[in-house]
Amino acid sequence: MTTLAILTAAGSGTRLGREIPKAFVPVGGVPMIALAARGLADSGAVDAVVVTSPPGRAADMVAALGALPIPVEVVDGGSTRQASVAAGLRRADASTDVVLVHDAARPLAPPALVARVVAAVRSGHPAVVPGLPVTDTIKRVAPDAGAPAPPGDDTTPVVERVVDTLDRTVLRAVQTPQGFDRELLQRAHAEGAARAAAEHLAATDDAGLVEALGVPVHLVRGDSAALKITTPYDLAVAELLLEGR
Ligand SMILES: Nc1ccn([C@@H]2O[C@H](COP(=O)(O)OP(=O)(O)OP(=O)(O)O)[C@@H](O)[C@H]2O)c(=O)n1
Ligand SMILES: C[C@](O)(CO)[C@H](O)COP(=O)(O)O
Repeated sequence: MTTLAILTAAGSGTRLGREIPKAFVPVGGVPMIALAARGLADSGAVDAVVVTSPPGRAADMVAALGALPIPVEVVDGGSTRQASVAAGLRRADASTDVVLVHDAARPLAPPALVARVVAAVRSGHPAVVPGLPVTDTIKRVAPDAGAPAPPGDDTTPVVERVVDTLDRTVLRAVQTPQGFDRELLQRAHAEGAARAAAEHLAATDDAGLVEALGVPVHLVRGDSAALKITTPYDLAVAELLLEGR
């Protein structure tokens, strides 16, 4: 039985603000997608990768990926991250028992983290996420608050009413790769797709779809190097991390 990794790379990277899709943006001179795929391959725990690409950009994605020691397939992604994962999941067959879902936006996720998640699934946990303790105080704002100003926009006078302070000792910042029993993830996506269509609300991570089934999700120690490159600041941090390797 094999481990298939779905590498989500079909996003546009709006918050990063580049002219090209985020997966093609270089970090330390290497396309983000290539770094992410290498981290999966170097773990020794992944047998094949399916990359979700911006529609129509498969050739560019193959070129950006470069040569890898494990089989890689590129498929068109969807309009949401959830839809993209579903597209990748359709490539998983009965020979796959474990599926990882990993963001190309987390290109520096260490191979040891990938192996840790796979090992936890193979030890009997059907759904596993990596997470880190929260170091900021987290507050909930009033639901009627407007969307926060975009990063770098200091002109919009955004004042949101705080409702309460969450106990951060029981909070975790969850990352990827997330690991799952294949059949469980397929069931979670099948049921989640109907809900997303009805509520126009896609899940922000795959573990959320599994939680909606009432199936326990387990957390393993994450890694700060698995930061998600969302904004230009994150990209600058990632460049520095890569220099320090
Ligand atoms: N329709 C989508 C949207 C996102 N992703 C992928 O999901 C990961 C996490 O999404 P995010 O960091 O939000 O990427 P973008 O959606 O590209 O960023 P933005 O929201 O700023 O546009 C990324 O690797 C992205 O390529 C995807 O495969 N398909
Ligand atoms: C899946 C994820 O990386 C877990 O933290 C995160 O939810 C992705 O969020 P994004 O807004 O799609 O980048």
